[in-house]
Amino acid sequence: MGIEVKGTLGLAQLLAAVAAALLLPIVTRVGPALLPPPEDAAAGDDEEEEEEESPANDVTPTPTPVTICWTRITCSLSDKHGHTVRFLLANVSGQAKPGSLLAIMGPSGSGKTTLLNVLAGQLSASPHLRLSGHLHINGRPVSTGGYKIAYVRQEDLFFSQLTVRETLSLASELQLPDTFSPENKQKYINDLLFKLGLVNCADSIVGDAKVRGISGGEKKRLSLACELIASPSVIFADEPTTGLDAFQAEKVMETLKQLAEDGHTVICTIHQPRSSVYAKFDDLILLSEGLMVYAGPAKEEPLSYFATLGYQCPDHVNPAEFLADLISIDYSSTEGVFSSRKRIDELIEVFATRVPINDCTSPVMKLNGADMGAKAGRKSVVKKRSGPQGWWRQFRLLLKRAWMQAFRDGPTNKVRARMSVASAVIFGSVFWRIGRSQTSIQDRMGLLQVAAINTAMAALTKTVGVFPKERAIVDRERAKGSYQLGPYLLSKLLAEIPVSASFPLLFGTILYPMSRLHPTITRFAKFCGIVTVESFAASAMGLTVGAMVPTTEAAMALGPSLMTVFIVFGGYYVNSDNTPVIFRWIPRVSLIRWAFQGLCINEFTGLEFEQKQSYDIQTGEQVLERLSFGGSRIKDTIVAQGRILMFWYWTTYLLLKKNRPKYQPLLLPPSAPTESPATNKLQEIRSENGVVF
Ligand SMILES: Nc1ncnc2c1ncn2[C@@H]1O[C@H](COP(=O)(O)OP(=O)(O)OP(=O)(O)O)[C@@H](O)[C@H]1O
Repeated sequence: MGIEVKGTLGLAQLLAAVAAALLLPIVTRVGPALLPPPEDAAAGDDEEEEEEESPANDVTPTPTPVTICWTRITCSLSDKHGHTVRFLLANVSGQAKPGSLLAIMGPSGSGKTTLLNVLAGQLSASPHLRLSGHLHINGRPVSTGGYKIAYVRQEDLFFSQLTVRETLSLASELQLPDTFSPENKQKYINDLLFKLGLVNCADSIVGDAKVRGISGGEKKRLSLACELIASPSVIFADEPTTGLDAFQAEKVMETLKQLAEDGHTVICTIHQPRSSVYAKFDDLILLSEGLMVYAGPAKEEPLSYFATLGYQCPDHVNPAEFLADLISIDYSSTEGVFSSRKRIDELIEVFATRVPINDCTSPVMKLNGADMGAKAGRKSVVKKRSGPQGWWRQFRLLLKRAWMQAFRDGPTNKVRARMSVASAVIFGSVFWRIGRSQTSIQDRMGLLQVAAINTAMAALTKTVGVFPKERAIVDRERAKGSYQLGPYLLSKLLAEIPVSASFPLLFGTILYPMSRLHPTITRFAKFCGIVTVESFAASAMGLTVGAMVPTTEAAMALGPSLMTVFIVFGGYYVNSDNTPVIFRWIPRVSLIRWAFQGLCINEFTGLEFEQKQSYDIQTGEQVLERLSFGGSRIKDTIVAQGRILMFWYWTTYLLLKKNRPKYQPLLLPPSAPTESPATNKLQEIRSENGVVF
């Protein structure tokens, strides 16, 4: 795979250099090693050596029963002086059992997602957060999750051009151990497609905002399927029905219920489900402003419980709606706020005084995990790295995926092709058939600068528009230990070469003859080669920008601003000899400058101009001298661009490596539990002046 631009200087050498740079770590064993994530590393040698039960011979394995029990989970937010300003969760306790579906309900901002993240060991670390409490798995303490989980997040992220089956196949190749035979993998995928109701859309592409693909509900079930590949014991789903219509929401919840019946421990957050969805819950936790209003069996029990407190659910009312209204603050009027807050405070206090804190280490809790309890507690500290073991195997799989994504993305490629043709025609018309007069010198320089800017901007904006989203997928996959960064970045670079090279080539092929630049085939080929390499360097810079900032919007703002600096020092506006000393380094790292310099050398060398006055410029070499480009070669400019490309790739690599998600550690609670912790906490918080709660 690669491009062939005959006569293009050093392109093959450049690519070889990039490949060598990315491969170097394997050869020298420095850089991206197959290290397990920090929590794995902390797991200790015993657990490290112990393999999670492999589903290699059992195509649809039964999950290891896992009971999660948590007590006194408190998460507080502090200001920059370290003073607690808010409690996101206060003394929350509960348990989730294998074979049951636990729903965490509550109004918006009540702490549902925070609790789910804490239980999954995936609460994003922040210096302003403090997290404490006890979390036990089958009676054994776990500080930061560590058990084998699936986490289905609110946002479904996929490579849009892959079909459902391809997405699952690649996920299985990346996650399942090599001991799994291809036939078993195929059967495993087919079983998952069937189990999650994805058979009918198995060969449809996932799609995105540009190309319609599968429905929202199907995407959610595909997310679940991808998570289920590793055969997790616990499934967390954050608002799995949000954004779905009633039918799709029902189907997703049916799937979760089925998974619970299959022996998984399923925990989901949900806003206000319809009654048929509510009927599927086995257990329920009601949260209001981070405090527990109810925790226990679902269905009729919560209604009976609140009826004893004087809050009767009217006939023919959706129980979920009744409960949601009961624990929500009514902001419609001042009296409404006062009375609803009073009601919720009472409910919190009553629940805290009536219900004892569960003992997570009790023998009963251990028994919930059946015979395998203790074993699962130990074995559940899993080796996340169960994916393909070989670097080359990862590279091959990722190359295939990157190629399918780049090659099949018809709408994006069409837009890029149209933009290349349109800009080439516009610039070709403006600079139509440049002659050899003295004034043509300025035109040539202007055209070459415009060509360099246009090529770089097109590549940069395309990359920054796409990469932040792809990075989110890659972060998730890497968090599961599916692959390393080296094969990912190299596969991306190689897979995108043919598609990305075609646009600058198209641009050059139209512009060059229209403007009648130096009319030889070799010069034309070199022109195309220079802009193509520049396009790769600009894409690499786009990757760095995308890896640096959290969103596409931020990348879109930062990328072009950064490029503007490189344009100013691109060799046309400021002569490098006149650049102030403190800015001298900028032209050296400006890909626009090197592209412009290369294009100028290619164009002006050997060119003669019409001379009317004795002081007129006679040769192209004189022009190059005036631009301070005299004496340098095209080869040097290509090497410089290659170095810039490598620099941006390495920076991207380091940024992605450094920016892997960090999770908040779970600390032990400050003191022994009191009789009614939530009440105490509530009073403590209410009595603190200025504390928002
Ligand atoms: N890292 C954080 N820093 C500051 N505030 C936070 C942080 N994480 C959560 N919060 C705040 O904690 C509260 C609870 O957030 P959470 O996302 O858990 O609520 P939720 O019940 O899931 O809401 P929704 O249903 O709207 O998603 C919110 O007010 C949120 O702004």
